[in-house]
Amino acid sequence: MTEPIIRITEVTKSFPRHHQPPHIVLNRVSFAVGAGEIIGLIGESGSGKSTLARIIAGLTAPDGGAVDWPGDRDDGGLRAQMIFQNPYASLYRGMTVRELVAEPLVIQNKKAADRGEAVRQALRQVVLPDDDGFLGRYPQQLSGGQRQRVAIARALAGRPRLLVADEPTSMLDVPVQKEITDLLLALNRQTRLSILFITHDLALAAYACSRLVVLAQGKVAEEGETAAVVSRPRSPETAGLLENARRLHDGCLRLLTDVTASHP
Ligand SMILES: Nc1ncnc2c1ncn2[C@@H]1O[C@H](COP(=O)(O)OP(=O)(O)OP(=O)(O)O)[C@@H](O)[C@H]1O
Repeated sequence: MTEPIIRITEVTKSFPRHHQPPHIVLNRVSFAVGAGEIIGLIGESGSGKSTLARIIAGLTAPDGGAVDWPGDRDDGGLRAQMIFQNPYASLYRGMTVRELVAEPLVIQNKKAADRGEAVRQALRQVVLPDDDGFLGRYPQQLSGGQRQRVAIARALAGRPRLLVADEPTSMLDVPVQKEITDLLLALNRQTRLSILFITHDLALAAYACSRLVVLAQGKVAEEGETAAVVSRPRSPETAGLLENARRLHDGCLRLLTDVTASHP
């Protein structure tokens, strides 16, 4: 791993329950993300992935442990920006593409004059048109893939150190899933954007990520290079995710074999 840009140490989170002890959703979770790395956070539904994503993005406070950003730089960029599973819900219908992508710039008090070019640049980065016609469109006038690209452009406009992508493709049609995953890969390769790629789909994570962290019942069950995790799972939860992935994707075995070969 390269120099870490974020270090998560012993993070714990519980939620209160009626007439029951609190539900421990994250139990002393630790791992780091290296600069320029695309790392997969995988786990079954309910394993705590989204809660951890929200803690990293500063949307939820942990009960214990620490989230550190070593080498924080004071360049006005944000630490983390998030994209969500559902681009239909995450983009407010009453705002145009221009307004949506400019949101982080408004939060950062960027002058209106500077926002225009930054918005256009972010749209070009996600391979969307940057003309006035497109900038004036509303989310409901876009396809699912275009909406997720707008959500990514909005995240990029905040110049984050880490992009937290929480199941970014699971609501999209299969060809669009690959398009969006490939876009994230291209951004990672071209700009060294660090990405935490969250999914329940081990095959997709293995396709995109060089390293994987497996979360099970709020704990790190396994962490390692993708090839090692995929070819020699060390936890029953990883073996279960592998089995699900094989069922989920026809020909997945081939994809996983390819992945093993491509991440020696
Ligand atoms: N605000 C909350 N209040 C109470 N319980 C919560 C809250 N947020 C999450 N939980 C519970 O925490 C557990 C983990 O949820 P979380 O969304 O983090 O898991 P996940 O791995 O992302 O699952 P999924 O893929 O289904 O979103 C679940 O049992 C969920 O019901």
